[in-house]
Amino acid sequence: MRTPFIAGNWKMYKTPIEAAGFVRELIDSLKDVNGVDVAVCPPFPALWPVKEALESSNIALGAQNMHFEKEGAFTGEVSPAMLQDIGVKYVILGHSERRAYFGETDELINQKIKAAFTWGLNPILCVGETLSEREQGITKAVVEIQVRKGLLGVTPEQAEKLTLAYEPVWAIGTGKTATPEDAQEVCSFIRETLASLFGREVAAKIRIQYGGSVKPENIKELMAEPDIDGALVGGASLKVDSFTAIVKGSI
Ligand SMILES: O=C(CO)COP(=O)(O)O
Repeated sequence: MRTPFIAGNWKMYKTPIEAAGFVRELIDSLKDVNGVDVAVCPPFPALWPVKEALESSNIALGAQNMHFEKEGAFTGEVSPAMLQDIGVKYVILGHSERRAYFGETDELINQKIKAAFTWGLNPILCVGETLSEREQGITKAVVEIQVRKGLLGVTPEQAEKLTLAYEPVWAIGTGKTATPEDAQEVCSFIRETLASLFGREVAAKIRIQYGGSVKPENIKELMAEPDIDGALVGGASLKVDSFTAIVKGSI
């Protein structure tokens, strides 16, 4: 079956020096934990020192965004080739903060997804509805469009390397978690959508994370749901104790 997958999205927190010190503590705290894939996704300047600190640990390195071109005159951007060169394994794409604050569209996110596969990076595609979309009863329609447009042109072989993260926007950083039943309903719907795109066998292999105020107190009930395979953790991934408790609670 699917191995649980817990990823920490640090957002714009931790300097490179803080980040390296943090992961050294995290490695120690997680050293006896098996049966779960763990990744940390620091900001770009911290990727290299974190990669060095992670060496010979089983914690993987992820990035939070990237451009889709290999290189070029794109001031301020970071390319998939650069991430690959550092040894990044996962890249978060389409996070709701990128969509809301930086104008990322499904079309742009789709270009990034395809570039990630080209460069051997495993994308974590984030989808999720806003509060007003949930209140209008259009959650599934919104999420279906994000999944279908985000994955346009992706092959079933590539899709096996994909992770989906269902992150209801209203649950991010608010302390309000979706109920396990509500999260399961959308995650199961996402898997149906993936099955219609890539076939049932491939869809059954793709991990779907829940994200939005995940904490040590709610990880177990979320993981008990059949279509929730892990978590994309924001705030609670910034402290060794809470992130460790979430990782341990996921297995
Ligand atoms: O956006 C998130 C992870 O990508 C979730 O953030 P919080 O866990 O802080 O709600």
